[in-house]
Amino acid sequence: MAEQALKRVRTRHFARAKEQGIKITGLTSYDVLTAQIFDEAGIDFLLVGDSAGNTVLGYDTTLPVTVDDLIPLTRGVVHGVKRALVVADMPFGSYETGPDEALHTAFRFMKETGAHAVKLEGGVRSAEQIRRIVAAGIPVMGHIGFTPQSEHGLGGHVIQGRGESADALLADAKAVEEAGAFAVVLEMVPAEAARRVTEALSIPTISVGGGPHCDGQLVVWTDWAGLSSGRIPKFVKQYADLRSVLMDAALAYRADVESGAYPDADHSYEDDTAEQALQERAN
Ligand SMILES: Nc1nc(=O)c2c([nH]1)NC[C@@H]1CN(c3ccc(C(=O)N[C@@H](CCC(=O)O)C(=O)O)cc3)CN21
Ligand SMILES: CC(C)C(=O)C(=O)O
Ligand SMILES: [Mg+2]
Repeated sequence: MAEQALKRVRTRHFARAKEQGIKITGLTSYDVLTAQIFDEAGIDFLLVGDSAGNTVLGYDTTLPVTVDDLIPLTRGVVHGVKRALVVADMPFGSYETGPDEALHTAFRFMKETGAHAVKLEGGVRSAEQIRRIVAAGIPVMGHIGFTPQSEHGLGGHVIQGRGESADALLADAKAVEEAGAFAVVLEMVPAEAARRVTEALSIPTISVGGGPHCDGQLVVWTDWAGLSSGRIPKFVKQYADLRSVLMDAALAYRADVESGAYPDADHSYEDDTAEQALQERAN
């Protein structure tokens, strides 16, 4: 939405952006330092994704991630933002049994982290959960198409909404909108199916591998910054090469320590009482 002057991004600004044809930008974040940078850059929302399972905790999937894992990470992100809207991702096993469980989990994120909204996976199957959370005054972001928490049920990282299943995707999108969500993520769906959903909904669609016709875009920041190891999804465009930046720094540091070049006098303390007096006055 790019209005850096906005004091704080609110869910109403998502609706306004769609009406005005202004794109919405999002990145994941899992800590205060990246949250500060992305917020200062004017990114509209930060998702504390259960992708932390992959990017922070080293798991192969998001399935083992718990609410207790994500709460301290979400708190860190909330502390880093002044403007961006922070969305807490509800992990696998924290909302599926029904609206009561879903609301309980949403309350935990809102009370214990200061997040501004929650996200959960599923369209028709999660509509009652979304409805209950929204009724309690908590904004919900939906997530349909490829839903990583159902990776085993879906048979891998499979593109959703191809061919005849485009109708099911649209039904999921309508269910999420009707339940009161303020936006919906479309993950790994063909661009034309995403266009159809985007035109059919009044709430903004957020692409994660959903092509160019959505109302906004989201990406896992460690993939986007070239920090992730191993394969990254085809839909990710890499904007930096942090892995090689940090590798070069670690190699140079190691060489300096091993050779004795670091630490040197400039990075050491002297037993100097005059300098100490100056420092105490400064403190
Ligand atoms: N680091 C990271 N990036 C993500 O985008 C991400 C996560 N973690 N964790 C949660 C989910 C899982 N997602 C994924 C994971 C892998 C593919 C992937 O490998 N896609 C392949 C095609 C499918 C395949 O052959 O497995 C691709 O080339 O796009 C896609 C989405 C998206 N999310
Ligand atoms: C990939 C996005 C949509 C997500 O759910 C996450 O980062 O956990
Ligand atoms: Mg997620």
